[in-house]
Amino acid sequence: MTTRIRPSSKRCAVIGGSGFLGRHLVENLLERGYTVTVFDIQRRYELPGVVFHEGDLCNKQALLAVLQDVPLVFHCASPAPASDDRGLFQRVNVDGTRTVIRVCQEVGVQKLVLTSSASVVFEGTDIKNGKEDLPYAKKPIDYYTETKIQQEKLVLEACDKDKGFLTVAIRPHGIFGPRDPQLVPILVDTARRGKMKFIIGDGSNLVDFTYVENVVHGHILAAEHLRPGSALCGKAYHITNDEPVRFWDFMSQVLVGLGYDAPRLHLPYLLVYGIALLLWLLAALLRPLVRFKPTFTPMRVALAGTHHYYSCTRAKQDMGYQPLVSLKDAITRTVDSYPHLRKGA
Ligand SMILES: NC(=O)C1=CN([C@@H]2O[C@H](COP(=O)(O)OP(=O)(O)OC[C@H]3O[C@@H](n4cnc5c(N)ncnc54)[C@H](O)[C@@H]3O)[C@@H](O)[C@H]2O)C=CC1
Ligand SMILES: CC(C)CCC[C@@H](C)[C@H]1CC[C@H]2C3=C(CC[C@]12C)[C@@]1(C)CCC(=O)C[C@@H]1CC3
Repeated sequence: MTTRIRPSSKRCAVIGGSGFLGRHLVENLLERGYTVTVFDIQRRYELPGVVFHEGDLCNKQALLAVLQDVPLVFHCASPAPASDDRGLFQRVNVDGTRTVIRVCQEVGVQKLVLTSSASVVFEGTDIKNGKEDLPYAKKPIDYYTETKIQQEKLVLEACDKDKGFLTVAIRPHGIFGPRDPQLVPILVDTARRGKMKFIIGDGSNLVDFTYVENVVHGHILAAEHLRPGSALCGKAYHITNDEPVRFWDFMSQVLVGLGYDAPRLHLPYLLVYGIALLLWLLAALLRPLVRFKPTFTPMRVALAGTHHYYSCTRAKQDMGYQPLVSLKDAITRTVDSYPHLRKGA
């Protein structure tokens, strides 16, 4: 059993705290006795004990005002991967993260915990039990991933024990749970449009889907174990449910739980990937004239048809991480949290 390390001060800021993961993180931090400040471009909720600041993390002055006297900062802001907007990803994930680091250093923040992504090593081909020492993707599957790589490098390289500025990156994968705006809503929308009939590939590919509370737990453990002498400084950590599951079994369980049919017919992976690539190119070419967003993007097809699961052994060893909620319970809780997405609702 690992001893729980109490931070000297329980004040923290969550950049991106209005988002799906951010809000779960804020709620959990409050339960654990932290005082929380949220910085986000939008305010989506009110919570007693939380101070909100609406602002863009690219705005140095706005950040300077908010991060004064804050010893611990969680940075979990990012544009949504589906936006596929190269300029926006560069501005927020790379330039904005540089600003976050500079401000943290200027005002004397002691710890910065970044939400990175396990996808920083994913190139669209199989990853089985991937460890953190896998090289960054040389050909990232999209702009989002490209900028998440640069963001992670910036944060980890900024770690400086001598100056008392400690950084760590958490790499979750396939986060799901109540209020997730991506996975379940996109899945249900695809099913409602009658497009969820096919399994891409043979359906045996194993993937990590990670319950949001486990991801939050990993973030807080990392913050609490990040100390000048600890192994965590300047390192990345996979946080998963530690229960790789067949991609299509997971999708089917969610769909059936919500009253929809599970996909049954198989389509060859390369065929679907080729079509998705063509549609993506067409959408990019026609963008000045018409805007259409294909459901099956090359990125989604790659994620749906390959193995991509990761080892969280390093997190277990260095911070005593263990998932708190099993995949079975997590799916039940998630399905129950979306009554409005049930078939016929
Ligand atoms: N959802 C997933 O499956 C995974 C997510 N991640 C990472 O987790 C983090 C959180 O993701 P989610 O909660 O799913 O996304 P989300 O879209 O729900 O939350 C992101 C938040 O960042 C805020 N934000 C965006 N641009 C901003 C800016 N310029 N200034 C201030 N705030 C800004 C948004 O308003 C939003 O509230 C992101 O860094 C994402 O890359 C990593 C792996 C998997
Ligand atoms: C239409 C169907 C074939 C697929 C529907 C589900 C997908 C929307 C999701 C399945 C895997 C998810 C995933 C992410 C977003 C939502 C999915 C594509 C991420 C790209 C989110 C950001 C990350 O950092 C990595 C995630 C990997 C898994």
